[in-house]
Amino acid sequence: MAAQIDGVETALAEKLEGVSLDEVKRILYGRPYKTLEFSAETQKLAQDGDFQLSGYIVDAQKEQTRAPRLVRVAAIQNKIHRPTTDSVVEQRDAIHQRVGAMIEAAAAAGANVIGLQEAWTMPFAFCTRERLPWTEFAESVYTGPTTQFLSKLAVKHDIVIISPILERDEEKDDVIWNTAVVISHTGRVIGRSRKNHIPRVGDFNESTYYMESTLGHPVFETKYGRIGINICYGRHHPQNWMMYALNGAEIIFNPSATVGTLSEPLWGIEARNAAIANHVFTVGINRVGTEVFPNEFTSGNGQPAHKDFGHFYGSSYIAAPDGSRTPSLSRVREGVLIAELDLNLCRQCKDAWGFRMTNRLDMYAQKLTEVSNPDYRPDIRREQ
Ligand SMILES: NC(=O)NCCC(=O)O
Repeated sequence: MAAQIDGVETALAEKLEGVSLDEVKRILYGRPYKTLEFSAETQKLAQDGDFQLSGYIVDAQKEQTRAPRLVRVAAIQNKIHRPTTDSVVEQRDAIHQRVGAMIEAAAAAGANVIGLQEAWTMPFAFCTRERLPWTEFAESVYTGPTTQFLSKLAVKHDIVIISPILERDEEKDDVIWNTAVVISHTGRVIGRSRKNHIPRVGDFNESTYYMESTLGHPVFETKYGRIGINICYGRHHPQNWMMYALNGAEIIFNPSATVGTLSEPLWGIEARNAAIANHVFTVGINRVGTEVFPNEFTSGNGQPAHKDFGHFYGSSYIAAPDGSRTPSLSRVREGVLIAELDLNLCRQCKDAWGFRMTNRLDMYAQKLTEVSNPDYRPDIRREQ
């Protein structure tokens, strides 16, 4: 396996400097952002914890009639912290402890809303297609240990937390879902959003465990802004992003678990394009590290059976509606990325580009109704 590089930004900075580096960064990432300064104590939390901490200011133009609407959003990417052969409780508790420390650092850095990665409390065991012990990581949105753990942190720091977990709906047939729980600054659960599109690609054998959401595209009104959550594979579906935006989201999180060989060239494009097309901020969060499982599994591609999923490349980033974006977190290290966003930028971009005004939804609604009929035939004209 090729050695893992830390990231595109580090590689560029090793080879370029001065104006060339600034120009390459501008061309790749849009306007430069100022960096957020953190106190010595906050930096020490990251140093002592051995995780990356970086921050940026994504400002907007000053308006005469509206004050800036500043919100600090944090994306946290983590590894698993115990071997997958340890007990479920030991594995989950170790991740809780680790991510708890990262949440403390994010809060010390002034974060208002913190987003975690997809199924953050567990290894991404769906590749195995085994049920036990992995299904034991599933827990209740309202009373499960993870919500209880995070509710305390939410109250302590006056923060909103987006907690994507494997959900066990104990009130309805014990069914399992891939769910993001939205925990208010009050510590109460505002609601849940479930994964709308389930992958059937590579080792992502998730359809074995749960079905597509039936909850639509809920948007959550929080103290710090309106939030939607488009879970992982849903990012390949532009209409999924669009529906959260049409329901009023200003920030759309994309908690993910994805590996380099499959999706890395797509990663920097999709959430960023969604921010542009929908006049919203997007937050792509991917897990990091390599996860090894006790039993071999196959990928249905003729290759030998194997025990690891490949490298989860992290690279979490935040994109703005004007097409600019932050640098990524590392491809190999855990990290906390913070961006201070001025939500006024959403409307400023709507006014400037007018994608909402010109989206012709009525035309597409009619056409999509026709196309979704199995008897529909594509409208291709040919020379007679
Ligand atoms: N977790 C998940 O949906 N992964 C699918 C692979 C991808 O979308 O990159």
